[in-house]
Amino acid sequence: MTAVFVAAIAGLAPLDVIASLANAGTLCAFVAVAACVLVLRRRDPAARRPFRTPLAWVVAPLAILGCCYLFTSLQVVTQIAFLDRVSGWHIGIIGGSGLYDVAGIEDGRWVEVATPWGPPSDAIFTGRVGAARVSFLPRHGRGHRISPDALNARANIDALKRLGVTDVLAVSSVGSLVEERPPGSFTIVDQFIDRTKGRVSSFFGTGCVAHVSMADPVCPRLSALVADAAGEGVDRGGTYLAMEGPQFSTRAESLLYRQWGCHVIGMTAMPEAKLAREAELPYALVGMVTDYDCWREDEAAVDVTQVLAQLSANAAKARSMVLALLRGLPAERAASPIDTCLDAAIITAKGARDPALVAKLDAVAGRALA
Ligand SMILES: CSC[C@H]1O[C@H](OP(=O)(O)O)[C@H](O)[C@@H]1O
Ligand SMILES: Nc1ncnc2[nH]cnc12
Repeated sequence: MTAVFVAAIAGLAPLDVIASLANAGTLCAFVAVAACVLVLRRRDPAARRPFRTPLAWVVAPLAILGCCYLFTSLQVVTQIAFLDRVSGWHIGIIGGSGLYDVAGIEDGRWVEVATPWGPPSDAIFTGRVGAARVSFLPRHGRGHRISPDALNARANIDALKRLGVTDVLAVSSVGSLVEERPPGSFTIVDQFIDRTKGRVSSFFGTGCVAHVSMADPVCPRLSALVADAAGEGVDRGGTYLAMEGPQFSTRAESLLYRQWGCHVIGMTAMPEAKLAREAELPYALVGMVTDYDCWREDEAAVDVTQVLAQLSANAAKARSMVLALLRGLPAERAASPIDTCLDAAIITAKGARDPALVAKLDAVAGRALA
């Protein structure tokens, strides 16, 4: 039984993951052995001892301390994977303008995660709510340091995946393009039109080409769960126009997006949603409406003061929504088709792949490239 279990892990998991988990396991085994030496000295002082252990009361505690120290020097990602009691859910939350922290996370701590794509926007606050693990990343960094056009979305998604996140809930401030979605309302986005320019929008490229489907760009399961958690004032479904920014739109653009049938507008969900799909992460987006952009005749156009005035009310509602979502998750996470979407997307033959790019893809596509 053990052999079958170990063979299955060895055959399916990436080598570096196995190596680091083996390190963690070995250190724990050493701690157990050292503790047992002391327990046996107490319980059975007369036992026959074919191996000599000089100065056991010094050596064993030192061994325990040394192994604990070595454990803390393993990558945080490894420690979390090893110690986790899992329900299967690990929700990554990307907090947009106004949402720089979330409430109610137990055993939380900020961890720095390095990625092959550069640094993410900030450290990630990781902890748990009940049986679910949760990791929170402020999209623009704490203090809102990073402009939407300069976000390193690849690093942000990679870092969440590297930490073991299974599903991503993104929260964004948006302008409304329709009368019926006033400031204060939330839209559970289900479609996008991408008008961003020149942003790096794929983990893949020459040396390892992949074409994931974006026909249905959000995860219906997570979107439904978050819509239920949000309560009143929620519109289920809506098209998000992703603009380049950082300037707001012209009136002509705003009117054009209305004609295109868009419901809300923002500057950050693309390429984030595309990258989440490439990393096989089910993604849902809640747009918190702060303003009516600039399409309404005889009304002042959106500005940051107006957005900020609405933000704190929206953020309080978003915090309750996130907590309700985490507390209401089904006990076990059933597999999603998005978990394995790269199986039908990678086109470059094994022998033709660029090893350097494949190495960079270890976290986001390690499963599919193994
Ligand atoms: C502060 S208004 C413009 C700013 O707010 C939105 O950010 P996020 O999507 O991260 O909430 C919008 O996309 C712009 O970046
Ligand atoms: N009107 C707007 N346009 C783009 N991004 C926004 N974020 C909040 N309001 C916005």
